[in-house]
Amino acid sequence: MTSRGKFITFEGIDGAGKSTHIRYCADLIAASGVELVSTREPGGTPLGEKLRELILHEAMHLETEALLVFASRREHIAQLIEPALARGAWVISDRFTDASFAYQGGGRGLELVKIDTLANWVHPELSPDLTILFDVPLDVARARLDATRELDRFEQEKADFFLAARNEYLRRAAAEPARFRVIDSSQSIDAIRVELDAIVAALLAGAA
Ligand SMILES: Nc1ncnc2c1ncn2[C@@H]1O[C@H](COP(=O)(O)OP(=O)(O)O)[C@@H](O)[C@H]1O
Ligand SMILES: Cc1cn([C@H]2C[C@H](O)[C@@H](COP(=O)(O)OP(=O)(O)O)O2)c(=O)[nH]c1=O
Repeated sequence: MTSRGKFITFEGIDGAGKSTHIRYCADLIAASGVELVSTREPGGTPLGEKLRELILHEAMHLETEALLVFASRREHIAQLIEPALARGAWVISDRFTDASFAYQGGGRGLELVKIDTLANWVHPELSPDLTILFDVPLDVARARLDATRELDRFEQEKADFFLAARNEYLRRAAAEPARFRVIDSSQSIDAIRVELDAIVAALLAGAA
């Protein structure tokens, strides 16, 4: 019988370097011969990508925002994540439910108990096997964003928002040390890759 694949999520405030390092980790895992599905949230399915457009660009009530990220997630799990894990593929997702706690909870101030309720409804059984948190001071993240791209509705938020999001990520990492690996993302890309090499090697060894 095929063993279930591993579910790995990447988290961090905008500009922490997730996208940069996901590609690197995806290549390492795929090179080992494991089938790998690389995806993102909000999004990951045709409907989820439409919801992503709304979430990132339309002003809306805070609870509408939370419901939409979980609606996108519900579809993502049903259409892509669960089928992939069940057939033995590994799934890497650029963000998952920790981002809802950090952004809707920490950043926007939605009661965490409401996010817990949605998480328990949408994926009572599913939790990442590993979450890599790219942790970076706000000014470093902001400088990287300003240098590179047009900012969406979240990226235009003020420092307080990102400080609260970062703190919520760190709080969650401290509460679940077995699931999280926290990377100091103010280091150089090469230094971070050395840490990622060790994390991925340990994961692949565990699955062998
Ligand atoms: N460790 C790093 N040192 C310097 N620049 C970085 C580092 N990590 C990422 N960058 C750059 O910062 C920008 C934002 O990175 P990105 O991976 O898109 O962040 P995220 O996906 O977390 O928002 C990109 O231009 C990227 O090349
Ligand atoms: C998954 C998720 C993302 N978000 C936000 C965080 C990000 O600012 C935004 C999009 O994430 P991301 O894909 O990291 O943005 P980019 O492609 O610009 O790097 O969505 C939430 O607010 N809640 C969530 O549950």
